[in-house]
Amino acid sequence: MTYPVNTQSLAVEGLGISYGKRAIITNLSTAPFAPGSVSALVGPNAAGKTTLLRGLAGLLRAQGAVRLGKTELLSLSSPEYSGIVGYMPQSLPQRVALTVYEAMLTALKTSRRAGSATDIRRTAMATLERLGIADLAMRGLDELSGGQRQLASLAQAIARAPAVLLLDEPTSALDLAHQHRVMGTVRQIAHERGTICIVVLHDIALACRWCERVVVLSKGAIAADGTPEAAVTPQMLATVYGVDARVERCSRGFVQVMVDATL
Ligand SMILES: Nc1ncnc2c1ncn2[C@@H]1O[C@H](COP(=O)(O)OP(=O)(O)OP(=O)(O)O)[C@@H](O)[C@H]1O
Repeated sequence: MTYPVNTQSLAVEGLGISYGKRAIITNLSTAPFAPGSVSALVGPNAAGKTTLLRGLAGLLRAQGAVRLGKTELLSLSSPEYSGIVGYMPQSLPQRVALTVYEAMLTALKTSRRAGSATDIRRTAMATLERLGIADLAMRGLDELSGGQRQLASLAQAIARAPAVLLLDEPTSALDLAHQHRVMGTVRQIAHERGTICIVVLHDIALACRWCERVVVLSKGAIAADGTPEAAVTPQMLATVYGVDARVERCSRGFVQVMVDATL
């Protein structure tokens, strides 16, 4: 199965999201997210990361504009929206009576790029292989460990090949090797398909290792946004996270954070 390559940027302008009368995100605008890029969305607990991601995924009512190229996403119907924007939630359903392979077929059949039955089967297995979980194909989703379920859910999101892929803490249940394998795979997919990937992460070192852009959200507003070097600074870590930390580069040039104390 070949994938059309996305060449359009994602623009977010004047975004507002509330739960009832409680505004969580107010008038939020960002620099455009480029096709083929991986951006980390980081920030303290309750900063509004999941709310922002769900708003961008069309799952919460939002004011403002979210545009992919010239397409205004917020005015699309939900099947149209989910064909363009893929979303992997932070918490996954516990009781699903499907095997991993059946869940992959279901995800692919409802995707815009479904293709023939042979294509769907091939894509399902190729995606599971890519994430190193082909051996789980015939296992029930409700029999998997937390980390295995997270990988199976990620496989479904990736297989649908959306133009925009929004991942809410996709590595939170994974061991060290799987965290890096997943982030490496997300980056490869972004480069191959032109996918715009936005990934909520709590691990700032992981964000700086794999993402070209780090967007820091604090109290529903953007506190920093740029390359890892530009966004992750001792000053940002003090004001946003309340920690006294050093930011240094390792011998390979990646940003490392060492926390000396909480403030
Ligand atoms: N369904 C909801 N109804 C009302 N308030 C909500 C709802 N979901 C989240 N909130 C509130 O919105 C704020 C932002 O929550 P959100 O889940 O977006 O934060 P987050 O940055 O993803 O946090 P975490 O890192 O802890 O997952 C919090 O104050 C939370 O209590």
